[in-house]
Amino acid sequence: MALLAIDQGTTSTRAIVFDDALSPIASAQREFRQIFPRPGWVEHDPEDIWATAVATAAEAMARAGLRAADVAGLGVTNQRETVVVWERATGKAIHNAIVWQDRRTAETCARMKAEGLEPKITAKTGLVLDPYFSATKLGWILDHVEGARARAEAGEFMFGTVDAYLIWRLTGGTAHATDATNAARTLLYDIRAGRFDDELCAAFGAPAAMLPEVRDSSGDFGETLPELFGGPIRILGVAGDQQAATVGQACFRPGMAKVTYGTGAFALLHTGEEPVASSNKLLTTVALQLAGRRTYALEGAIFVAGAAVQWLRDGLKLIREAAETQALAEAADPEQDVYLVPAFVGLGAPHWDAEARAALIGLTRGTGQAEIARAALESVGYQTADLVAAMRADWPAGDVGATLRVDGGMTASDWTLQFLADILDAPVDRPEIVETTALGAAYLAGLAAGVCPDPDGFAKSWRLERRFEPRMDAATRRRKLAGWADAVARVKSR
Ligand SMILES: Nc1ncnc2c1ncn2[C@@H]1O[C@H](COP(=O)(O)OP(=O)(O)O)[C@@H](O)[C@H]1O
Ligand SMILES: O=P(O)(O)OC[C@H](O)CO
Repeated sequence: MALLAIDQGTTSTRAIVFDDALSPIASAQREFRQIFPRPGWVEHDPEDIWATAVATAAEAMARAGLRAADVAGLGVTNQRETVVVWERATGKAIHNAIVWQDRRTAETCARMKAEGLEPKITAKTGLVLDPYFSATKLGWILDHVEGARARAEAGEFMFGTVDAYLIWRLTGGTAHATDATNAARTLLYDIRAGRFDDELCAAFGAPAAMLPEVRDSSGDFGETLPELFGGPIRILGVAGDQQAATVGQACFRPGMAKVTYGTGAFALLHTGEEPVASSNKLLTTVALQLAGRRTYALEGAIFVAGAAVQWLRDGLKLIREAAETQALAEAADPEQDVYLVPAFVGLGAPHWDAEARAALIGLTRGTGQAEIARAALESVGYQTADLVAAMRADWPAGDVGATLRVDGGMTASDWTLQFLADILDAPVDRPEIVETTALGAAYLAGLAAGVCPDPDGFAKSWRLERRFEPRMDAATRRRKLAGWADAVARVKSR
């Protein structure tokens, strides 16, 4: 029996078929349209999300030579926080999806902060009051689509993050459900009580009638319509993409951490059965819910990781391909401390400074392409070091970052991972399977289908491809970190 994962990401949708030993056997990927109606606004057409999900799943199955009956379960994993509102009767969305990157509700968040609402909201949700999360985006749709609020209150419209929207359509409208990891990103969900919270819903104006049911991350989410894949497939796993990657990296025990390096980067540190509150502006979030029991994580998000390399390529035209940064970084002058603070869209954790803008610092007449390329790769290491430092400060008890597991497209860069190990002064582990997000979703489905071992058993199957050991001397590390701290201080808006 095989397992199928749909990974509905921000810029593309992927589907991967795994065999029952969880080795990938076929995949398909489609990019889709990014819609930028105004500066700072980012939307997706829900029909694109839907169409690419179905097309990639069907294509991956065809490549693997599978029929629906050969698939033991489907796992759905998704870009988190992104909001879809659709009509119960037709499944048609009433507005484009508002994407997690969209900043249009910044003023709403600022107003709610000024009203003193943030501490209570953070205490319940583990999140900060930022446009990044779903609740204010939902409010925006209800306030800007004519008549939407009244119809939502009457139960005619439904709300969901991308997982819930896909599940609704895949099941032909029989399941309106999400999992706890996705619910935890809405600002409406009490992470300790494990339910949508009336007070939060009232504060954000979210009608209870439109919310999905919150389920375990591994369990029954209904069956796909038979006509989609030539027969029904059971949906048995659901998790937000960063949590799914944490599963795929088998970070099940307290103190284990992974960072996924794509366009941005997301670090999740497993903290066990108790949520750890952050004093350093990290997020407290649900790592997973299995059999009704939630485990928790501390999370830090960096908005620009691989995107800094894209900027070298598309903005500066300094390289033609991302991989060229390796040779440039190797050729850079070790005597020059050049820093790129890539705050192109502000700074994420632990700064949360939306107004900060990027800077290149420490340029001399001797600075050239090589030093700038190296600064771009190094910025990923420095930003991770800031997150790990915040995690250590938040949770002194957990041996944070003793080793770090990494995945995502940018981990193709050996130079970046060596620098990361150097600057963290800790080993960095790259696994054999770097498609950890899809792997995690497939595993959650396989667990519910009874074809995969329990988490401890699965953890034993995690395979190291390469370990990067720290080699930098302490004095150099200290000097470089101090230079970075100084560079960040110069770009901050306050
Ligand atoms: N060899 C490399 N060196 C440096 N950066 C790389 C390399 N290969 C890919 N990247 C970066 O990784 C990112 C792509 O990773 P991916 O996981 O596909 O991202 P996403 O899922 O966010 O679209 C790009 O931003 C690209 O610039
Ligand atoms: O789609 P990705 O991989 O960029 O991940 C997006 C995150 O889930 C946003 O929180």
